[in-house]
Amino acid sequence: MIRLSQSPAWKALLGHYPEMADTHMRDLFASDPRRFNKFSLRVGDILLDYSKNLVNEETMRLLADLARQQQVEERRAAMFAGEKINTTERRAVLHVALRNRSNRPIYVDGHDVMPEVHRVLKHMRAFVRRVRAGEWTGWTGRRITDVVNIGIGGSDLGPLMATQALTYYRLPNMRAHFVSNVDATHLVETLKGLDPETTLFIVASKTFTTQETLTNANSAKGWLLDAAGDERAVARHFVALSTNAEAVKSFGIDPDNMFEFWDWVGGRYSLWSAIGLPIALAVGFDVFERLLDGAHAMDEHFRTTPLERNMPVILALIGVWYADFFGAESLAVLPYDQYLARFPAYLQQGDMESNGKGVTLNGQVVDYHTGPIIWGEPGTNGQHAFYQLIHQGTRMVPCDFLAPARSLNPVGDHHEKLLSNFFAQTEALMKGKTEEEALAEMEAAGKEPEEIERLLPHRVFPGNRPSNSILYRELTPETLGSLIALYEHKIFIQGAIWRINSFDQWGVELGKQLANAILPELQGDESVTGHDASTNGLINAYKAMRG
Ligand SMILES: O=P(O)(O)OC[C@H]1O[C@](O)(CO)[C@@H](O)[C@@H]1O
Repeated sequence: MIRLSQSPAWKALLGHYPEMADTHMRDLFASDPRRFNKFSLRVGDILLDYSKNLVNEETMRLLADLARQQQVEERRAAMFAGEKINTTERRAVLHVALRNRSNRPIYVDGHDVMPEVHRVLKHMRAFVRRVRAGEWTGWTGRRITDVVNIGIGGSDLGPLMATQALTYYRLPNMRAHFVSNVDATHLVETLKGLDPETTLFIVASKTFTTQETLTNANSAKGWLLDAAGDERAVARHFVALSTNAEAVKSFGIDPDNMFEFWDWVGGRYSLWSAIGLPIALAVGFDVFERLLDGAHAMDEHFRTTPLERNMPVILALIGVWYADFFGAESLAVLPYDQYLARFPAYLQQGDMESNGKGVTLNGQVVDYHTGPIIWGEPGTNGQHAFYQLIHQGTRMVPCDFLAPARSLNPVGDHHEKLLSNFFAQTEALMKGKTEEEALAEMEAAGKEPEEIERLLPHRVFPGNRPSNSILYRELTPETLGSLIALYEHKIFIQGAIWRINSFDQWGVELGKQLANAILPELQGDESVTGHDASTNGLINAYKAMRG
């Protein structure tokens, strides 16, 4: 197979790049009054404006050619058809089945998975109802007031982000907590103030072998048993979300209290599965289903819409354009929505664990860049922290700005102020401020020539800095579901273009392996000599310092 970097569509983009690298977006807007109409699209309540990018119609056509050349339509069809597109692990990739709200069957190995999906959803619904109604009680008969999800990575970030994003929809009398880090501080500080009699632990782990999660779960069990003094209490206070029934059983959790999912659900794509149980406990099952509905709506858009009008595909193509042709290293995700404060952190795993790969599906080392570094904070906080670099630094930092048209908390003019910043930032990044404009401004303000000379270069903004704006009507559960699915599919399309496997994560293994080897070496006071000089030195210094 011809290398991507040698392929006709790639070369065509390379040929087109100098023209766009030499273009200022100001001129693109000046020369085309219809630019916004041409480069924006709407799916349900979500509007994507991608006009503030270094693209013209030719760019988008060439990028769509690249997508077709890379057979993204066939890859998309293969995913929905349950083919084992996660080739290294020989697994199907079917998070779309978890939120398939149609009657369409979805097959893996000739077997329709939808009845199992519905069975687990029913199990979850019944459990949520019992807990919320106070029918499921702790060992002393008191109702559950606090749920502690113990999980890490995909078994933490998705449910945590979504539970936080849906705070407005939370039902009373139930607090949700999330413990992930193996640093005992996380567990200890979370348990302070909680009552073992009214606390339910959800042990969330796809594999049920993850060191951090099992360590935290065992310590939580110890905390419970210190209070209850009776092993039988565990059954009332621990449930598991996993694919590994055997390991759940050997931990001491009753298989009846295990909510199952399947190997075709990737950890970072799992919040729609049983892993969503803490979300459902916090907001109720109806709201959880609305989240699934929203994701399904985006799935249908993604599955059925031609590439040129397909929102996840467009986001993906623009990302490839910057990563591979402009050399952009990162993508800043900037939600002007406090409810989405953890969205960038969630996408760090979603994107970087998926597309942080350096070999193709065939095992060939790539000679182009793959997934970007994802980072970000909610606006307007970011503005007062790192936007300086985005506006005037030496790097190109493509940005995704997200904001709701309507606030769920309409207080005074907060929302207008928030959104004026949202609009202003993308405008400022695109237009910048020329030397002439800065000069005219300073002269109009009556500045002395000395001051003008001293400050003028500092007051110039190059502009031409790209951004996408994603404006949605209001943060409903459906919209949240659609937004998450939008990014999931974007990541998938980018992986398809780069010919990498977006659904494995071998890169996390080496660190785990070495930590397992080092753990026993931390016992005792003898010097360690088996590593490189730095690692030996650090371990021995640690032994000396800990006393
Ligand atoms: O749900 P598990 O099996 O505990 O895994 C947790 C996380 O660990 C990883 O395997 C590696 O970090 C992630 O892919 C996953 O989300």
